[in-house]
Amino acid sequence: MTLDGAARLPLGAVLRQGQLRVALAALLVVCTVVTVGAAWQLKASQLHGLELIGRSIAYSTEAAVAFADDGEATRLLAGIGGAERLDSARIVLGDGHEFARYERAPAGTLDALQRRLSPTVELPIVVDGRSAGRLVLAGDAGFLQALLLWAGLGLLFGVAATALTVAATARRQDALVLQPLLALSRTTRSIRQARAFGRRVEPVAVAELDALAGDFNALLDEVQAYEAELVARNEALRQAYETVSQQSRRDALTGVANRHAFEERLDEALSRARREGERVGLLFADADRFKAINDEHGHEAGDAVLCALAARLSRGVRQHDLVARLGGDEFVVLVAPLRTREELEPMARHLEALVREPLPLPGGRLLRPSASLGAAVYPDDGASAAELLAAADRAMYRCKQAGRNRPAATDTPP
Ligand SMILES: Nc1nc2c(ncn2[C@@H]2O[C@H](COP(=O)(O)OP(=O)(O)OP(=O)(O)O)[C@@H](O)[C@H]2O)c(=O)[nH]1
Repeated sequence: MTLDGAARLPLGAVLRQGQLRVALAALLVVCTVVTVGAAWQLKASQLHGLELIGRSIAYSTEAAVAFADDGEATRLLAGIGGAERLDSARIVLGDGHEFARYERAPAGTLDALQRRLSPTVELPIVVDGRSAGRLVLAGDAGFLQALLLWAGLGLLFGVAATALTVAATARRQDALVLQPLLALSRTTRSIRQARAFGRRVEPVAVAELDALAGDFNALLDEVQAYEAELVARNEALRQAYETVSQQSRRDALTGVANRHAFEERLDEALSRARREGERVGLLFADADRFKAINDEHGHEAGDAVLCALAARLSRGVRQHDLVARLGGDEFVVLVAPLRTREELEPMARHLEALVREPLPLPGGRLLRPSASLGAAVYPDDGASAAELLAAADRAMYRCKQAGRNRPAATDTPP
């Protein structure tokens, strides 16, 4: 059976129709059996009564037959037939001649029809010990009319009682079966739409439906637990991603931004500067004679100097500027936005001064680190990130050549 596209039947209607059919079929069977049985029983007792009446008539008309007095015979038939409400009574002689007859006039079409069903008996009329003819009686079938009337009334009352019973049963089924099923359906739909896996179905009175509700709630428990686990896993993954993402943008030794993060921010700053007509400043700082620090004080001391440089540079810039380590002892400071290129020089001097502050080394010795700084400004010294970086690098290199630890220089004089 395929149900694709077919209209779905409401459960309440299906149950009610089923009950109505069963109840009406049972009612029809009961009515038919009772009516047929009663008719058969009534007919049997009427036949018995007819026989008794027949004997009485045969006895009463024996003399009239013996004396061939058909008038007296007819009078007797009419008297007894009328009193006993017979349909007809006839005396037929041995040669087939109808000797006397009584017939009740039919009281309408129904009565005429009923006569076809009237029970009949035949009794011999004996005169002087010899059969002189036969008495044929037809009883009144009016009982059938009464019987059918009662059967009809019984059927009518039966149908009314069935309808009331079915309605009452339907109400009970509605409360016990249909409403819990509808509630289950409503809850399922609302859970699906709102993804509210915390909702639960109420317990119900019918055992099987209650078991279904229990299983459904248990399933929701599992879905809820699974969802919570997924949320927790997602959060852990998000945090891990966040950490990895942060780490991938940080320099592992000094904690400032790495080259990758710096290049991203520089591109963003240049795009914005192109759009808004702003300037971007870049300071390139390279530690002076750092190799000697490593050689004299060890690699660990060199690392400490690099960390101190990163921290001092970070301390010396504005909140929205960016300090990054490009690698080795090379650092850059992205100054964006920059209102005038003149702003760069005091910033560079301030940074140089910070860098030169004495730095205690492990072992108690004091170091005075220094760095050579070169500055470049967009758009004056370069139109792209690479050009700007190269210009700042060149400026830093000139500073180194000028004897290191000298004031910052730019490609183009301010
Ligand atoms: N301790 C330490 N040293 C590093 C690290 N990365 C690079 N270096 C060293 O830093 C030194 C960089 O030296 P250079 O910049 O070439 O030269 P310099 O001695 O600073 O001389 P100038 O720059 O000309 O003043 C090299 O000896 C590298 O081995 C690091 O992460 N830690």
